[in-house]
Amino acid sequence: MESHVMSVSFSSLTITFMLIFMLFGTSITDRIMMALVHMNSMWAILSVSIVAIAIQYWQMQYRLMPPGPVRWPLVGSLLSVGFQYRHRTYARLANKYGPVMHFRLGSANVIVVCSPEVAMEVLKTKDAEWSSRPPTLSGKYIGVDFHSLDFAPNGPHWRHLRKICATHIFSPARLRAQAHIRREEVLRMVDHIFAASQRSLGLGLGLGLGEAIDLRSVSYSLMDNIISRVLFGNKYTQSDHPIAKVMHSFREDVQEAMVLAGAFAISEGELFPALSWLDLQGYHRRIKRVSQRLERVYRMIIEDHRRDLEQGEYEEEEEDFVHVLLSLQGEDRLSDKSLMGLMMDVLPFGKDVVAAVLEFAMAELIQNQSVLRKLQGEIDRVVGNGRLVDESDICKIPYLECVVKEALRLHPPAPLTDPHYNEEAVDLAGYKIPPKCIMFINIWALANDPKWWDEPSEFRPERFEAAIGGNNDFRYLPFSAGRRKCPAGNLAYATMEHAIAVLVHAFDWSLPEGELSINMEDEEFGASSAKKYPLLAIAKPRLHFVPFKLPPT
Ligand code: HEM
Repeated sequence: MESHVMSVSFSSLTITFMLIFMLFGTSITDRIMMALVHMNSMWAILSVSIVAIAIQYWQMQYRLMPPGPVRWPLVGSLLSVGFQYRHRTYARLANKYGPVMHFRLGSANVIVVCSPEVAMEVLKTKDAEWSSRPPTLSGKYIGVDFHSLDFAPNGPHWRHLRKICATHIFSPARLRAQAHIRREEVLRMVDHIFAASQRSLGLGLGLGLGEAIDLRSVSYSLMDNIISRVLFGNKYTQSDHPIAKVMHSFREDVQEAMVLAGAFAISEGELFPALSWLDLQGYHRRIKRVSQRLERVYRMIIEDHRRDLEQGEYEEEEEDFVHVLLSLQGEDRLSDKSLMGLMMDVLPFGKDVVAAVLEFAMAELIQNQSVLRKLQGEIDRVVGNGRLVDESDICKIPYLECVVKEALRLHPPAPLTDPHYNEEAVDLAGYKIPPKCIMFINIWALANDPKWWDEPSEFRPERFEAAIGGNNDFRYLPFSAGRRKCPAGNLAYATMEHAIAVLVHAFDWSLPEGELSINMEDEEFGASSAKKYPLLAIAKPRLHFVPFKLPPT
């Protein structure tokens, strides 16, 4: 114990000198050294000791917390973590500090978990203690004053929204009722790719290659169309509708909101509350302005749907989420703020997250042609080549599920869970965690650790032919687990599986001439972690299908 205290004092003294050196440069350090050497400045010794004791005290308050990199006064562990690729940085630091780590990010205590056992403790055994959300600026502005499901703290409001989502929004019956929307939009996507490939082949450049298809824009428009139709129907695509006129800028605002919410899961104002009034990066100002613009359009959509309901102006099969939510009665009834919050949950998060996985999955299939061929063979066996694969065929193609699961393992669009939060003190893995800590489970690290996965960096869907990811398997959590688990897993799987099946059934895919490989490592962050560079690929039709005749949107 004594030697521990001595070593803490020694390291505090060293840290103090380093701090003084960093803050004031060599001249003051020299002067202090001179003063110490000549023993004629007791003040220097006294002040250095006071700072050393203060730092020692600062470090001692964390003695029962999990280990982590040095927490410097003011900046805490920020220098070791940074803002980019945090899931990878945390995974690397776990090799040094262990699977449960504590970081001081400004004034916030952040705990990061990289072990399946402790993830289970957080998301299962102590799920109730950890199922709140921190009071962040994104929750206030993007989360419509904490009314959205994603940002709502644990409590009656959040429980109410979860129930509404389970019974009315993401229920199996609702999923079936919207199958025609997904089918039509997937066909529209194939139609678009088919036309593009014919057009470029028709140009007769003599290369036998079609023009490169931008699979990023294909995936994002597919998801944009599906999620918009599911959420508020398709009448806002008609250019004479007043809401159609603001849709373009609305989409840009949604995108900006996601960047603001995602880029700093905890913004600088939250890291250093004392400095928040300065708003050095303009974050507060931007997030406030964008949320006001979004709210204005959400209100227009709600009013328009209210009019539809009053005038009975929609067909039952065109009933969208906003109609459903506005029709709720009795204790299920929602305020306009909650409705706006739910729109915010579904629109940007829903479309970006699924589109990001689609793009990564196609990139892996193009890079791993043997897997692509195997999947095409499985689909041909069930469907043949006279028609396109349909959502109802998917349960007969188990290898497709393995492909999607493997893409989610290598490229989880949410590599860290959303921030969990404990209102009360809680014990975790033998450590004492004080109240109001932010908790992230490192989903990416759990799914990519060689301790639990054979050659984790390989894209090998066959590993999912064995049972992985059951209720007690906390190595694989792309949708997280427990009370805060993603409520839209069924919708996400149905959409991803159908889209991938159709893309590989209808086309052969290869890289554009001269490109040898795809950069999978570089990612960018918004609502989700996505491929940094858009995926360009050549599509060659492989079926004898009749081009589709779809109604114009
Ligand atoms: C591949 C697709 C998706 C993946 C991998 C995914 C993953 C996740 C993850 C990891 C969380 C955080 C859970 C936690 O904090 O512990 C989450 C939460 C959430 N997701 Fe998803 N998600 C996907 C698609 C969707 C879609 C399509 C929607 C909506 C249409 C959606 C809506 C939500 C909502 C509302 C929450 C917050 C739940 C709550 O706080 O109670 N997600 N998702």
